[in-house]
Order: sequence, then structure tokens, then C-alpha cells
Amino acid sequence: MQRFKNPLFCALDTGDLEKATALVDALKDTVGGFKLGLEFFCAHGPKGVEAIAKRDVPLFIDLKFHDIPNTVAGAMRSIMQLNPAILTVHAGGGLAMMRAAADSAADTASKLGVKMPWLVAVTVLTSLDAGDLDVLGIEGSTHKVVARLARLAEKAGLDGVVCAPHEISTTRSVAGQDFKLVVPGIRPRGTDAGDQKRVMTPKEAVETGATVIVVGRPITQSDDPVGAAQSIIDAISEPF
Ligand SMILES: O=c1ccn([C@@H]2O[C@H](COP(=O)(O)O)[C@@H](O)[C@H]2O)c(=O)[nH]1
Repeated sequence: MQRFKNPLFCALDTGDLEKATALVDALKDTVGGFKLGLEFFCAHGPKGVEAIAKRDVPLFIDLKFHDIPNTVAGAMRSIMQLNPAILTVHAGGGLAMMRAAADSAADTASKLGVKMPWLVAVTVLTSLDAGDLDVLGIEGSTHKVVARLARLAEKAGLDGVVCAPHEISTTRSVAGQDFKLVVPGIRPRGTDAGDQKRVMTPKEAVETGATVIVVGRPITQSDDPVGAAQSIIDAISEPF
């Protein structure tokens, strides 16, 4: 049995709690879950997350932890109190940091008696392209870098990675079949890419093998968020 009713997670990138809760109430029967990120968490913290969690929806808390192993292990103990379904760290924090995160999450889940969330590592942000990697002094294509970081995340015991749709096939070829591929950078045809540089349509991403697709602005900034979400679900013809 799959963990979520469908692969679509809606990113609630807002500091407005009323707007976020209204979107959850409107969309909860349509989408598979909701992603709360830095903007929401910096504005409302754990209490804001609890207000959303009360709606009994799967929550992806996307804080992309990136620090020394001891600090990330502590952050993981704290965030696990909110019973998330998915959590993120940055793969660039390295093997020891990712191992510390995985160990801390597993230990805390067992102490709290809650289900272990999927712990996934951000590889190369979807807002970056080959030119940006070059400027950062990172050698190799986005495919090579994502594959390298995915192998490292798997070795650290993580459940999967966050990658752009373009790297789904490469990542699948270097990691196990159960490895989760959480994929932002999703744009229904005709919608604005904004700051995203590596984008694909929902249908292409799911057909290529995304486990979860993350869509924010094309839904939340639409005049009809429920209609926008439903048309994404309709476009993903394969059963999840
Ligand atoms: O590489 C990454 C990692 C995370 N994200 C997050 O996904 C959503 C995408 O929102 P859109 O409005 O659909 O662009 C957003 O919350 C990001 O923080 C990402 O885009 N890329």
C-alpha cells in the first residue's frame, strides 16, 4: 500500500497562516499532502505546523538542514515532535551529517512511537543550472553531481533525494528501486517557471519515475487552486 493517496504535494510558501489553512481546507481532498517550508516555518514555527497538522493531512516539512552532524541530529529530534511524513537535509552536508540525521530520526521515532518519516536529501536545487554549478566551482553536469549525491545519501541510510525531473532516470539508475525521488521544478504546460531553471510537466515527471511531485505557485497563485490541482491529478494518468 502506498503511503499517500496520490503523488502531488502542494507547497504552501506563504507567511500568512490564514491563507495556508484556507488552502489546506480547500485542497486536502485533492492532493496527496502539503509541504511547509522556510517562509511558513520562520513566520509560525512549530505552532503553525500544528495548526495545519490538525487538518489530518500528510506533512512534508522542508527545512533542508545543513550543519555539523551534532546540530542536525538535535534539529531532527526537535522537528520529529511534529510527526512529519517527509523531512529534508542537504546532501552537501556530507555523509556523517546525513548519517547523524537518519540515526536521530529513527531513534526519536522509536521513542515517540511514531512512523519514521521519509528522510530525503536535497541534491542540486532546481533553481540552478549548469552555468550556476560552474560559477560555484562544482565540476560535472547536473546529472553527475546529482548521481554522486544520491549514492552518498543512500549510503548514509536516507530514504531518497530531492532532484529535478531531468535527473530522475539517472538517479533511478544508481539507486535502489525503493529509493524515493521527491521532485520539485514542476510546471504544467503554459505556467510561469519563475526562478525554477530545470522544469518539466507533472505528467512527464511522474512517467519518468518521480515518487512525489512538489508543486507550489502553479496551484497556490492560481485563481482556482482546486481546479489547478485537479488538472494536475488528471494529467497524472498512471495510478500511484
Ligand atoms: O531543489 C529544490 C528543492 C526544493 N524546492 C521547493 O519546492 C517548492 C517549489 O515551489 P514552486 O512554487 O512550484 O516553484 C518550493 O517550496 C521550494 O522551496 C524547489 O523548488 N527546488
